[in-house]
Amino acid sequence: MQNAAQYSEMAGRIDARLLKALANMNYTTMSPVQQEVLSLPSFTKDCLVQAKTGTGKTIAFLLPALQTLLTSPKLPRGQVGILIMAPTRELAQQIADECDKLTATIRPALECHLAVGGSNKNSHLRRFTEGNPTVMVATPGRLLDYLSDPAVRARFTSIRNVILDEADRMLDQGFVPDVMRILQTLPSKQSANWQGMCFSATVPKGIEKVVHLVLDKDHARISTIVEGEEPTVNRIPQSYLPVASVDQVLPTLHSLLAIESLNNRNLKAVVFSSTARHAGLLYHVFASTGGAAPGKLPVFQMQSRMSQTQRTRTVDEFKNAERGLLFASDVVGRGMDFPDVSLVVQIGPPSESEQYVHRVGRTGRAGKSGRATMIVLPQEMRFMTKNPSFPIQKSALEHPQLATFNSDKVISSALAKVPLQTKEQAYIAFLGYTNSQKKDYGIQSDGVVRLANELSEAMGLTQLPMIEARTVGKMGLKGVPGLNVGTPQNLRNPNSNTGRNPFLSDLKPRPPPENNFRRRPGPPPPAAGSKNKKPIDEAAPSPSSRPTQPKKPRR
Ligand SMILES: Nc1ncnc2c1ncn2[C@@H]1O[C@H](COP(=O)(O)OP(=O)(O)OP(=O)(O)O)[C@@H](O)[C@H]1O
Repeated sequence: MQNAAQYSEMAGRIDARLLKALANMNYTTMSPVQQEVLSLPSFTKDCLVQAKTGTGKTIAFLLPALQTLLTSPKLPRGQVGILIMAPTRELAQQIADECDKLTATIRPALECHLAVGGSNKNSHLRRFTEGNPTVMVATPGRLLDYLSDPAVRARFTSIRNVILDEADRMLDQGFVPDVMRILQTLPSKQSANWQGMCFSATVPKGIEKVVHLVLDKDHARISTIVEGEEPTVNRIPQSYLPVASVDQVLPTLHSLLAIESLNNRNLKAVVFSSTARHAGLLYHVFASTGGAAPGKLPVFQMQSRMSQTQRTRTVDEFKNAERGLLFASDVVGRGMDFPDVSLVVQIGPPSESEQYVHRVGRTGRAGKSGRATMIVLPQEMRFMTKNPSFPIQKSALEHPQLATFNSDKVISSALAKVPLQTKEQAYIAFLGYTNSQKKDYGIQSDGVVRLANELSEAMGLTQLPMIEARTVGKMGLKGVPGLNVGTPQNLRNPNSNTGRNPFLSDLKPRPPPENNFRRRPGPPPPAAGSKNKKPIDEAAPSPSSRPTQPKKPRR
């Protein structure tokens, strides 16, 4: 193990303006991943880099890329030299912000542009084509959109760096078709000789089949994770808290947060749900309980069903919050740096093991301490046996400690205030998600429906939410007993005799709840590094789910 190197020792190897900016950011000591990357024989070498969450990978790719840019022949005006791709809008924004800080001392200012969904494309594009964009940070969908314009494509002919943050995600089945199309639009690696860099905290085996899209054959491979060591940060004790049934999940979460907030007045926690709709439900519940008594913490929500304006505002607020509870879906599961999060709670395990590492990694960042707990149903216990390398211990919390907060009552009265539509949407999302996990849970379709119906009851619904027959069909649950299947027609007219369902008798007319299973349009994905079993709405929203009122552009 090398001794931690100081940035001041890099004078001569790194441009003085970048060193000055690092000092202004209070980054004096290199993190291990920064030290390893900066120790490569050349800053221009292609590399695949793995390092634990929250250990400064952003600076580890920005610094060599910017250094190369500043020292190699000047880019023609208006040409993008560095292209960084990331899976979510918020992460792209965060990277762009870090880039701005790192280049703050450079004159004339080095422009970093952002191309992400949910923003005003036209005004961004105008500023892009009229400006001098040197760095571009983008999510793949919006970048492809940009690149369909020949004037934009012309700005990428001198590209020097292509960087994939969260590389395993960017190269999995969900994103790789877009990434491939983007790369086909850019000058080829051979002709332009651009440098490829791939960074992530998780590098699953399958990635080797696809990294060649971005990296040359003799790329450097760096890992700061010792072989045999778990991929999560050692400083984060991890536990699981078993519950016997669905109705116990929310009361247990309430008690857990109450205990935590009693121990730490400034509790700052992220609570992950596996669907956007469930995160929304939790937000409503805990907003009405005052953020889990006795702490009375402010509550936030962050999920892909919110407008971009709300998402952006929440990220800013939670980044700056001293204390609070963020109920989130996996839209902030990777990469997001919320300072001083001391606790991560997961409501059930994620669909992919790698995602567990990333969720846990929202705490214990930049050398700070943190803890992670997962509330698990009996069906979800398999996650622990499937992932023996994760150091997850059974929680020391026992029923008597959990029972002191009157949580059953608190939760049921909070649930009574949650809008019916929120509960219905949470039910349908839960049904779809559980159905996608049934193999891992070791249950059949009837077991899926049973679990979902337990949720319906636990939420205090007197009738099962109605699901469109089409949605049931898409889920492959046609004919499974216990569902309240309706058609758009009888949803509009509850007294219609056509296809009447016994559950329908006194339902008020209501438009069918939006389902959570919209897939992204486009061709079927080619083979890639990992199975992409994620709930579809988290990663890259389909154009139809983009807000109609785009947020005011920030850059
Ligand atoms: N050299 C440094 N000294 C002090 N703090 C640093 C240094 N480098 C980065 N940081 C801080 O560490 C935190 C984590 O950095 P970053 O977000 O880049 O981590 P990461 O490794 O990319 O995490 P993830 O895997 O979750 O994406 C940030 O708050 C960042 O400001």
